[in-house]
Amino acid sequence: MHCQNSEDIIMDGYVVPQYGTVNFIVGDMGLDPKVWEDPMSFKLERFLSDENDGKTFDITRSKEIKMIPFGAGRRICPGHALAMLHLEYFVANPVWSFEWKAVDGDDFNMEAKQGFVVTIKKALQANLLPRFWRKLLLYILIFSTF
Ligand code: HEM
Repeated sequence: MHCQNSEDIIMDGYVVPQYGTVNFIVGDMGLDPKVWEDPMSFKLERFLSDENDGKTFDITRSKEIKMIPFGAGRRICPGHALAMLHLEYFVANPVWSFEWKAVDGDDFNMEAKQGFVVTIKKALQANLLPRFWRKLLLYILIFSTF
């Protein structure tokens, strides 16, 4: 993402001239320990907003600029609502439909491989068990006992 300023400014000791472009990496902001506690831990609850008893999350960050996968302000991604639906139906649902277990002996490693896009260095080997079949097996087991 990038932003442009309407006048000369000094940012963190650097002069940014008027209409200069500042590029910043949102991914790095997500790993900043000054912003996020224990940034490398998988803690989904960190994204919950304080509003509504901490039961919602604010993806557009209208109050503070902290988690901004779609940018913020007037140049925010206009497709963010559509993107969220896609993510729910084509990423979250398929992931959630399976129980994931690392293959025995596979050490889970989050080390990153740099490239045009950042990928995982060592592919995760996982066994997937459809949650639906687990439930079905459970029902068969329960009803077969009667
Ligand atoms: C997971 C999916 C997506 C992500 C993470 C994403 C993220 C972003 C980000 C970070 C920006 C830059 C915002 C800024 O400069 O402040 C952007 C801009 C934009 N996005 Fe997306 N986007 C996604 C999906 C989509 C979709 C589905 C559409 C259209 C259907 C879309 C259309 C656009 C357009 C037109 C802009 C330029 C807006 C402008 O410069 O005024 N994006 N997006």
